[in-house]
Amino acid sequence: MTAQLIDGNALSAQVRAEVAQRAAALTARGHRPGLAVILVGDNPASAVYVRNKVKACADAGFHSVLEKYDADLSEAALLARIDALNKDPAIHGILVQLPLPRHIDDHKVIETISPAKDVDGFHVASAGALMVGEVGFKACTPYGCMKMLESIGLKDLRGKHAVVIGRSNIVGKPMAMMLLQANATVTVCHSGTADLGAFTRQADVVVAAVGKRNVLTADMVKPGAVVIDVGMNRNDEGKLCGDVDFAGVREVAGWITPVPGGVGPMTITMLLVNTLEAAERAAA
Ligand SMILES: NC(=O)C1=CN([C@@H]2O[C@H](COP(=O)(O)OP(=O)(O)OC[C@H]3O[C@@H](n4cnc5c(N)ncnc54)[C@H](OP(=O)(O)O)[C@@H]3O)[C@@H](O)[C@H]2O)C=CC1
Ligand SMILES: Nc1nc(=O)c2c([nH]1)NC[C@@H]1CN(c3ccc(C(=O)N[C@@H](CCC(=O)O)C(=O)O)cc3)C=[N+]21
Repeated sequence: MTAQLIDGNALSAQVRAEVAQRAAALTARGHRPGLAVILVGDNPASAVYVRNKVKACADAGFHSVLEKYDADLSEAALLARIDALNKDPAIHGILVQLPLPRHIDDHKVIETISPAKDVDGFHVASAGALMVGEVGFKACTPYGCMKMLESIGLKDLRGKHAVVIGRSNIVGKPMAMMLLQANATVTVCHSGTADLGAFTRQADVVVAAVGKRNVLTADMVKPGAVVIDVGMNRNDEGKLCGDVDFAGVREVAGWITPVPGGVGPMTITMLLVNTLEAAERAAA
């Protein structure tokens, strides 16, 4: 059996077309959605992602501003910029690209963003809202993974066992909460898990969010399972690859997301969805 692909580019195109329509309607009423992206330093990967985000905004008809700063920008100066953007009525979403230079405390930066403009969903208020089932911005990467599951008919995961590999605040933990909210039985694995395969082999849905190649191999997957690959790594030839041994796992899984063309584009799509919602709320 060869797994079917969950195509993140195709699903993104569909969702982004709807976003563009809603954005046009808001713009016609004088409330064009606006996103501010802040990039500090010269991490080359960050520069690529940030450019993709700004381009996606333009394609959807959003207003967007990209603010680039040298790596030696002071924490105080960054917090002051965020404060100004919090008050700027043309800006509905604020994204500070991570990682930040070491002398800047990411926690402080994220908590300075107004929860109403926290389109990354990283603020403690957004994380708390997800935890207790209240309205708030959902972290874009796990939100995109949930959309991908929905696209193959798995909106409700009642009776399914989902295994998340990774427990970061920006991917693993919110992923587990969203799966739980969708009624899955959820197991979270991490670097302290003794026998990862023993868990993943029981999973109907596996989400790999580790940042290491070949964390999930064919022998660790139940036949027919859904495999979502969040990882972004480079192989020996410098090519982008995920955490999953794609060639092996696709022969066992029922569904699989590719890298590139899977979760990455969906992350940007959900950033647009969140920014549009922020603008719609501000206009209401
Ligand atoms: N496609 C996209 O849009 C995005 C992709 N990414 C990618 O996803 C990956 C994960 O990102 P992020 O969550 O930020 O990364 P972190 O490094 O913050 O977290 C990695 C997690 O993996 C766990 N881990 C490490 N080694 C193992 C192992 N051998 N077995 C099981 N678990 C392990 C860690 O455990 P512990 O907690 O014990 O240290 C940790 O919880 C990266 O490749 C990143 O580039 C991230 C964001 C968006
Ligand atoms: N504040 C903040 N918010 C983030 O959402 C955030 C962040 N910081 N820091 C880094 C991670 C990573 N991330 C990606 C987004 C899109 C792709 C993406 O579009 N990937 C394409 C390929 C891109 C390429 O060719 O390199 C794909 O998978 O097809 C990848 C990774 C968002 N992140």
